Amino acid sequence: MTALPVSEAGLDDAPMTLADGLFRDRVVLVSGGGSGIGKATAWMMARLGAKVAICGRTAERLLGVETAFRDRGWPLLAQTCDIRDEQAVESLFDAVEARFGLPNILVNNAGGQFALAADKITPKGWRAVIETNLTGTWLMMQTAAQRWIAASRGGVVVNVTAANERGMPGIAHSSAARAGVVNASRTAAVEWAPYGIRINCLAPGLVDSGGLSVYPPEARAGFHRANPQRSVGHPWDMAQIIGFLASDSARYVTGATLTADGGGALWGDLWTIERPVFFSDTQQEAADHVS
Ligand SMILES: CCCCCCCCCCC/C=C/C(=O)SCCNC(=O)CCNC(=O)[C@H](O)C(C)(C)COP(=O)(O)OP(=O)(O)OC[C@H]1O[C@@H](n2cnc3c(N)ncnc32)[C@H](O)[C@@H]1OP(=O)(O)O
Ligand SMILES: NC(=O)C1=CN([C@@H]2O[C@H](COP(=O)(O)OP(=O)(O)OC[C@H]3O[C@@H](n4cnc5c(N)ncnc54)[C@H](OP(=O)(O)O)[C@@H]3O)[C@@H](O)[C@H]2O)C=CC1
Repeated sequence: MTALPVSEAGLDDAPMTLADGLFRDRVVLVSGGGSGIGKATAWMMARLGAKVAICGRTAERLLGVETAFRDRGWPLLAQTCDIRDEQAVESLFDAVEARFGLPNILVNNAGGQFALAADKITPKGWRAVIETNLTGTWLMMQTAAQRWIAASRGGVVVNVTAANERGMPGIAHSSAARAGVVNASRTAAVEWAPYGIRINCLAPGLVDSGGLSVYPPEARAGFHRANPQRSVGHPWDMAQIIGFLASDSARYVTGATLTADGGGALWGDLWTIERPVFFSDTQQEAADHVS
């Protein structure tokens, strides 16, 4: 596959299949917009004319995007917010409304986890990951929907989950949380359809964002081989799919999950922690282990 750029200058020039001005004057809130997939999405939305708001826990990350947007003359609101904190989520939406008006599109991208064997995850660690990826994502989408319903306005949510239909060794907590998001999205897509609200999920496979640096080197070494395309995706690939799902081209799509994983759901073997000898690639090694 063709390499895509990772630098900010690269995001300015990255090839775009979506139409010029597609999101002109739309208000788009991107959680986790200070890095990786969220940052690429914020960039793409701004290139297509949107007024963008981003949030995350780390001020420095947000500041980096703020500076770049200011240099380009693009409107941006950046506010620190832990999506697990309902008060912080309310103030974030208040701030976006005060600056740009009610968002038209919510890209619920913030999330993450730590990789650890399932038998080693502590109750506190389990809760931290569930609260981030399930509760935090829920608080954001429910807050958006409540405001859209109160204003008699429709809106669009794109939830970023993970391609984990077969489960995902090393991240049982996150895998459970993402399955919860997919099902909550299907449920809410029905309940909120009468209000003109669409909700879909993007389930990425491995994407070459800075986020992958938290995985052990022995696991990272196998990432690019874990799907039939034998490669990892780029944040820009994810941004463009998010753009499609958020656009009117997808107006008949709701409650769906679009998997973008280089075919990893069909073929491939991925470990986010060190692969146990039992699952060794070498048949003899594995057989020796079983006997
Ligand atoms: C076959 C092919 C199919 C392809 C399918 C592909 C599917 C891909 C899925 C895998 C790739 C995923 C990639 C990404 O998601 S990239 C994004 C990565 N970025 C992040 O993960 C960053 C965000 N993560 C976090 O912020 C944290 O992990 C956390 C979610 C836990 C939230 O942090 P918080 O600040 O609330 O939590 P603490 O740091 O205070 O920790 C709380 C307790 O959690 C436990 N913990 C935390 N870190 C670890 C660790 N590294 N190891 C073990 N335990 C950990 C611990 O109990 C903490 O409490 P204590 O500090 O008191 O011990
Ligand atoms: N890269 C990959 O291979 C895959 C990624 N994903 C998912 O895609 C999404 C984007 O990840 P990616 O760009 O790769 O990695 P990043 O680590 O770069 O992005 C995660 C973003 O979420 C923010 N975030 C995390 N926790 C919180 C929180 N509690 N409140 C607010 N913001 C938070 C982080 O900012 P901060 O730390 O400053 O809060 C960061 O900007 C995540 O949900 C990730 O799990 C799914 C499958 C594969």
